[in-house]
Amino acid sequence: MARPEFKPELHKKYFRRSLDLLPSESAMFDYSRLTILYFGLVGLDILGGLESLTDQYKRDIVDWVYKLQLVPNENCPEHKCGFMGSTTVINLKTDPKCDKYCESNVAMTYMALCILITLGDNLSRVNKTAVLRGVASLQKSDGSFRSNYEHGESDLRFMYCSLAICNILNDSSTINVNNAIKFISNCFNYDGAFGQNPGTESHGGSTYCAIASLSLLDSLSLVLDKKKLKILERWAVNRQICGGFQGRPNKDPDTCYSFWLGATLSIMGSLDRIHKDRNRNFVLNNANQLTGGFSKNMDSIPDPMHTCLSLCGLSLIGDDNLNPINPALNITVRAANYLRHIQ
Ligand SMILES: CC(C)=CCC/C(C)=C/CC/C(C)=C/COP(=O)(O)OP(=O)(O)O
Ligand SMILES: [Zn+2]
Repeated sequence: MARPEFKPELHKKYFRRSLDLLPSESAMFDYSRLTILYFGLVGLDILGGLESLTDQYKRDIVDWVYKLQLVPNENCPEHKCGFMGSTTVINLKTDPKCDKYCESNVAMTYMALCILITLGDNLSRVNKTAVLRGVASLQKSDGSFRSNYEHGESDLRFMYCSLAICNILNDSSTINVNNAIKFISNCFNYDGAFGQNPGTESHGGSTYCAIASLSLLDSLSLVLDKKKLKILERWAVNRQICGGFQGRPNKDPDTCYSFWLGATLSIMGSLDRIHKDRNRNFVLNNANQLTGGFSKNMDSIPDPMHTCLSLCGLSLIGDDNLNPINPALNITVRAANYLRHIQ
């Protein structure tokens, strides 16, 4: 079969469109507008397309992102911290303790920080003390993190976001790192991969969160000895089916797992164990050659998340046209280097 064509300019246009204008069906997802910005800007950065944005356009985005930052006050000092997903969520509900509805969460805060770094902002307007105190207040006694003050749910996704926030802000002193590592270790299953919580099914997404978290803490070898690393590598490599990657056994492949599992293997130094060409073909076959963008599979339409993560996956396996990414932070190497420079 002929190798599908890769059209970087078309994908840049897809992201430019999704940054400026979305179909009306997207209105219901307005509470998480920030995620579209995150995937669009990281995706454009991988494509080398950030230069097409004017300085004023970038400044406007940075100012909008800072508007999503909650300011702590004495009524609710802890949960008024971090970033919300959109300006429109403010008036959705009135919390008796707050003058505004506090819908910040660690995923939005992580993405907000990534957007700011990607656009060259030096994070000087981030209320670091409040953000770090807020993240610490979400850590439970078992070491896990909740997503925000309002919701009880805790799993490895919010562990990863919390640790990435601490890594970006260069301060893990407010959280209990040992307990976090213990929790991650408890999510390791007999089959060689990680579930979202102890005793839950192994999954590519949660496995990425575990490995990226441990990598950010420089603690991979604390949880995974040689034997465990070997079975994890085997589990991850075996998720490649029909060229692409599935999230767990007996499921269909989906382009986003070329990132979740590709990044996991990249962090472990084991990417050479996969069939890169077949993976590249799978991902490229899910590109829309008319509108640009990538979908999760042949039966779906493109979306910003799968487009960004497809490009991340292609970048990891070494596509010459794409800028390299930092697999643990999921921003470009360029942006990660800039971050170390401003820290
Ligand atoms: C930092 C952060 C937010 C990380 C998220 C990591 C994560 C859990 C990724 C997986 C996302 C995904 C495609 C879920 C679908 O589950 P499904 O059960 O519908 O799909 P499946 O059939 O492919 O398993
Ligand atoms: Zn997916």
